[in-house]
Amino acid sequence: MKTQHGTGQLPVRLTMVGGGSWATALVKILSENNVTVKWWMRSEADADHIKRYHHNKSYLSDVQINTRKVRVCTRIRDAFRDSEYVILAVPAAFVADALTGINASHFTDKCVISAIKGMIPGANQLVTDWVSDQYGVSAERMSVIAGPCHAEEVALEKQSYLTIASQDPSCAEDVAALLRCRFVQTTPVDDIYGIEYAAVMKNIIALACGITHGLGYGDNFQAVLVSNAMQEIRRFVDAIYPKHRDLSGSAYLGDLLVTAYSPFSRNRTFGTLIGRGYTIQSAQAEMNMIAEGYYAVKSIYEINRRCGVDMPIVDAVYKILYDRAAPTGEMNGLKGLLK
Ligand SMILES: NC(=O)C1=CN([C@@H]2O[C@H](COP(=O)(O)OP(=O)(O)OC[C@H]3O[C@@H](n4cnc5c(N)ncnc54)[C@H](O)[C@@H]3O)[C@@H](O)[C@H]2O)C=CC1
Ligand SMILES: O=C(CO)COP(=O)(O)O
Repeated sequence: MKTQHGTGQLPVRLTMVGGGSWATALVKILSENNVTVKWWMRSEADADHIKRYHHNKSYLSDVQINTRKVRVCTRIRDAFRDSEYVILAVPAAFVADALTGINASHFTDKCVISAIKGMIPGANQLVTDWVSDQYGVSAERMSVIAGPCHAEEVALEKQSYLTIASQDPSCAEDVAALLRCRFVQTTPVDDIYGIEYAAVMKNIIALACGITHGLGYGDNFQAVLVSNAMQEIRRFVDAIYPKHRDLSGSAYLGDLLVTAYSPFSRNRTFGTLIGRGYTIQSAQAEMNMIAEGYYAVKSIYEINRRCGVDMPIVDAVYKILYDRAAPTGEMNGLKGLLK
């Protein structure tokens, strides 16, 4: 892959797709480096506000946006024009909607970076597989951003770590260089599919942690739940994409831990509301943010009908969210299966 990054010449030109928390945090990180960003968001009101007041009023509103380097727009084709990189940072359920009007030709010669930790609903595909099918982007131009990193902590410039995965080592290194800054360390790796699936799975586990928390289970139970979840993730990822990998790395275990224990976690918060007795609609209405695990659990459950991996935690979350099973009963059932 050939890019201008790191040559010390022109700034890298990048398109950011998404106006939520993670997109805002990534724009902040990129602004630390020699990158110009065309930032697409669907909300005209949010875009106008950023142009006038230099911050995103709906997400991470304390983050100052450097509008000399960052141009906000609401027309996706404008955002795609002339850029070398595209970062996808909307929840997976909205990617197709966000890319309305974009076709394969708009992706020509661009590197695509998925910052999404979710599955495309219905297609039940990883985002990189879906982008490759829909727009013909080849594997060596595709990467993912992973690792335990909450947007809220990026906003506060708390020391964070990202893992950049691509099948092409030079692509992973280029993207890692784009995102490395004062408060973010980045590591390039090659296990793109294992990392993508693990990131999807950890959101489902965070839902389970939240549900048990909402039901009144304590830290002792949660520690056992998370340890068993790690084994469940290992079984699934090894079945679907066998490869030698160390799941104790921060892109796997680290991401599971941050989402299972952090008060910033969207998925844990959503699960907690469900455990406390909220309906799905009322839990969604309570949060201004999207819990990817809600969509992902359906995809993973359906994929696993083919794979047949033993995944009692995924099954329990699926039954609670999609079969209207009572959280108390499902977690009681799970209690006997954990070790
Ligand atoms: N927030 C975080 O700390 C991190 C998030 N991620 C991932 O980044 C992705 C984006 O998540 P967040 O920025 O947290 O989302 P968010 O919940 O902060 O923002 C929601 C985003 O979805 C868009 N949206 C909502 N409803 C929509 C609709 N009906 N149609 C089209 N767009 C709609 C909003 O405009 C906004 O861009 C997810 O896959 C998440 O897993 C990954 C790492 C960290
Ligand atoms: O993936 C994330 C942080 O690494 C964000 O997801 P949660 O907000 O659900 O934890």
